[in-house]
Amino acid sequence: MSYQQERYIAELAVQRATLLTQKVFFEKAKGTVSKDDKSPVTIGDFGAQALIIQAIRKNFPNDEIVAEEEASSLREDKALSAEIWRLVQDIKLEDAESDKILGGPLPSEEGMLDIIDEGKSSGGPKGRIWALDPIDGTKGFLRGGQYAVCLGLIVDGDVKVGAIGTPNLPVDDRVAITASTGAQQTETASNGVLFSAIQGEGATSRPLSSGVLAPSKSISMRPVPDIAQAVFCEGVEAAHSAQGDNAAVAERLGITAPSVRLDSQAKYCSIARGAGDIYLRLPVKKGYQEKIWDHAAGDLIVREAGGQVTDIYGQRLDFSKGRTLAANTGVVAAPKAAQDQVIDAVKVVLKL
Ligand SMILES: Nc1ncnc2c1ncn2[C@@H]1O[C@H](COP(=O)(O)OS(=O)(=O)O)[C@@H](OP(=O)(O)O)[C@H]1O
Ligand SMILES: [Mg+2]
Repeated sequence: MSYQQERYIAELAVQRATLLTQKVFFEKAKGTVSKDDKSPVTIGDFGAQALIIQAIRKNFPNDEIVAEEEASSLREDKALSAEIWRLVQDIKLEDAESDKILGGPLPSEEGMLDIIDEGKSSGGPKGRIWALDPIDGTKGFLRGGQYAVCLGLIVDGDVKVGAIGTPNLPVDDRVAITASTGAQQTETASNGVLFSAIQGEGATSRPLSSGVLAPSKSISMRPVPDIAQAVFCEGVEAAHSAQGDNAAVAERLGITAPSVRLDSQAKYCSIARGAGDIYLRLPVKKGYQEKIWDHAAGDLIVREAGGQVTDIYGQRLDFSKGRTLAANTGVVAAPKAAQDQVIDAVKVVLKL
């Protein structure tokens, strides 16, 4: 079956959610609170999750959703809940027809909290499951850097559709990006890209807009005839991936250029469009399990752009196990032809 309709809704829903996240991005106060695991969450995360789940519920009412946030803290913090409700009500696509397709305005503040809580599926090997990260790279979002709004559709454990909005990536594929790219941005039209892919049908990008979807073009990874010339990306936060091990792998491959550090799945998107070649995310904390919403959409977009995405042993990421991947998975992504070479270096460095 073709997933054209799912991709269309995913792209439109992500596009609308980025209108909200960018509004928060340019505000000084982002309504930041700390979650139980000490990671930050903002009014942008909650608002974007509400808008995207509403769109999925309207169009695919029987599907399950695995999403990062839940509303329990908002039910206790009435002021925060009211602030998100105020924010969400103002967000709509300029094209009224497109906005209607996504379900139009949310019903009420209480209804918004219930919608946020519809992302509690436990995931698993069977059925249609949407994996949603309303703001991936929340720390980058707060720092004024890169972040991504990410949505993937997993069917029977396989990622079929992926859509990622990166409001702070340059529209032009050739513009060099750095971790601070977002910080230097003003609200201009030169930034904001929407990436998407359907399994077996390739990957595309288009500028983010505030109305209907802009025309798309197909994207692909660049060939790497000499791996020593490759550019590798990694996370900004040292607590999220082992930057020392990443550097040791690059050194073994003969790469001398410094890494490009970016928050979020913007890393997957960057290499998929050829603005970088390799993404290394070697595990830092023993036992840490990556969340499926942090990888589903990016995994498909890179593979459809001609890349390979695996764990540190060279095995494809397994999205059929629930809300997380296996422990100590890490991520290694590279052009297909170079992947074995990168994995060999990873195995030597990590003594696997
Ligand atoms: N210890 C550890 N190991 C691996 N991954 C972790 C860890 N802690 C958190 N996270 C998740 O990392 C998500 C952000 O990843 P990034 O690639 O943006 O990291 S980085 O900030 O650029 O380094 C981030 O996603 P968001 O919460 O959506 O921002 C976390 O889910
Ligand atoms: Mg998040």
